[in-house]
Amino acid sequence: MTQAPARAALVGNPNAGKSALFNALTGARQKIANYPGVTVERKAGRLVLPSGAPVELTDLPGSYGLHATSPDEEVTRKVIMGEFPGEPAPDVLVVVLDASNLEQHLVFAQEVIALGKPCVVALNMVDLAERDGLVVSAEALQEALGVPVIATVAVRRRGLGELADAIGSARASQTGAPHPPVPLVERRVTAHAIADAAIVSETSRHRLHARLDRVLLNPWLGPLILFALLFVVFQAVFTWATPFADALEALFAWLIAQARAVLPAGLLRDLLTDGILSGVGSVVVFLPQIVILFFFILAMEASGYMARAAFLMDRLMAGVGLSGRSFIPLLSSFACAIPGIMATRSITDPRDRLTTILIAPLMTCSARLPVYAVIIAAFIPNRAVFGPVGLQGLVLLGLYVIGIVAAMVVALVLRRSVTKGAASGFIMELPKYQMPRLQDLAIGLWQRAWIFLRRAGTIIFTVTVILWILLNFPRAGEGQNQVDASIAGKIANGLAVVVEPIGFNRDIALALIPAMAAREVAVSSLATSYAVGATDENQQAQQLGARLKASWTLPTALAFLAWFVFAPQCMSTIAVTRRETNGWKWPGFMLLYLFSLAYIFAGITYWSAVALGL
Ligand SMILES: Nc1nc2c(ncn2[C@@H]2O[C@H](COP(=O)(O)OP(=O)(O)OP(=O)(O)O)[C@@H](O)[C@H]2O)c(=O)[nH]1
Ligand SMILES: [Mg+2]
Repeated sequence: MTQAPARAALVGNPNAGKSALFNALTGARQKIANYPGVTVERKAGRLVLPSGAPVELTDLPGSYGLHATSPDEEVTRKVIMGEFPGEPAPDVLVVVLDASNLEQHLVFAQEVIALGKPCVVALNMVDLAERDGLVVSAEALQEALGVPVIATVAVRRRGLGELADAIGSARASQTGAPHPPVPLVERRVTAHAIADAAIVSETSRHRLHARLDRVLLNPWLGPLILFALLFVVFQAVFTWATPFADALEALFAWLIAQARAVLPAGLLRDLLTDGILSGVGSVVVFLPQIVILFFFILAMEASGYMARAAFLMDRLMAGVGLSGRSFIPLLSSFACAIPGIMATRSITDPRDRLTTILIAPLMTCSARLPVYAVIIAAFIPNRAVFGPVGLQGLVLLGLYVIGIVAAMVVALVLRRSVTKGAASGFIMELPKYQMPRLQDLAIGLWQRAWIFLRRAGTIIFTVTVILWILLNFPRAGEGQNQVDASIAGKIANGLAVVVEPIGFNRDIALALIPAMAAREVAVSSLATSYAVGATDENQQAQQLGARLKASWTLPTALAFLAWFVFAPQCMSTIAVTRRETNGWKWPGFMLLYLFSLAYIFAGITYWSAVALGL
């Protein structure tokens, strides 16, 4: 009778495919992406062995060694050693190796195996190795390492049954006595010898990829190509999304008209039409734009190009005192600053990490897209600048670039003052190029779309309803505008005094406070307050863009855009910063410096635009 293991953990270098294996074995949906440092926390799931026995499987952050230097590697070490609070040590360690990068991955593998715990090696990515002309012999590897080796292809579910079998019997067949630790240099030499023995044939099909890298990583061509690519992305966000966005807008207009026709006039009908449908609908129409943006981001991640972009940016990052390690967290922040700030756990140097956390909110998160898009669509003419390049896409790209430049300048200043220290060198391991898999793309897009819609249905819905109530009470008297009479209107009048110098009007003042919950709320708040304040049918039927155009000047609109590049209008980002920095000091600092920048830059934008006669 063999004793089945109760817990197993996946360990290995970053980007070996641990999370992909974890997902395939447990049916989970952990994020996987083609660059190192994706997983920064441990995640548990249940694997059912062929015998029917359940095993608790843990996915760990990638690591280069047991002497952890960064917070995420520390998690890995503690779990392996059984030092993680409240979690017994795993019974079996599943060491995941990238077959196409064998020598490098064997360095850490030896260290893990030497612990003497029951081990199984998953020789993953054998498909990539084969594609590159490498044939790796699992038998030879097994011979050299002294533990079972199973060839796998996580993303094609190859070898999973054998791997589960091996995990099931590993505990019984191996008795552990730790070997004395072997110094790193020696492990490197051994890794070279083992890889040499295990690699049966190697032909040079690396050539195409090497040639691709010569172009894409060329110091002059590389950045140009990257910029051109981003250019296409932002054009597409506007042009491709238009028909879908129009359709969604029409759908909401139809729903509002239906509600007006069917329901009896009264507060309840107004809540549904002016509050919920106008507010939430004004944000939901940006779903196509979000999906298109993420299509490109996910495709660039999966193909291995994103890691090249990080490599290209490394010099720039070093110039402002950050390491290339900051690139991935900053990149994630384009989706949302929250995962971005969490991803900083892979940064070794605490000051480096803090700087990255502090500038992460300057990366344009997807919540800003609805705000930018609604203003750009209303105020920036939809005309071609040259060829197919449109002005609207250009302005959008410009806003992203301003955010990045501001982040770099802030990093430079912080690294010389608050987080003083030298930049640490970091060389990123470049993943193999891969064709993005349609299924992965679809799942990724679905997850993104779902996050967006869930926000619309929860935060944005709630804030909109509260705002609608504050806008409707107390009721306006004869000849008085409802917004002027309401509680929200009174609060906004007070705030307007503060923001008038930077060109903001009462509409904006009204939107700023609810938008602290989430940036998109700025859009839904404007939509709701216009719907509530509308004095006749004509105004009620007007789309948000048309209303904005009729009541704001261009300098005001531009100042509003500038404000949103900087303003830290997101409770969750502040909360996650507090958690990751263990206190209120840094989130406080973040709020202060970002609001100051927002105020200053909105003001400069407004007054320059006025001076230019715009
Ligand atoms: N072709 C191929 N690709 C794979 C295989 N396993 C994983 N991948 C891809 O390799 C990349 C990295 O996979 P992850 O599972 O995120 O790697 P990880 O080891 O969890 O990385 P970290 O979380 O950064 O430590 C992803 O793009 C996967 O789709 C495989 O067997 N074959
Ligand atoms: Mg992972």
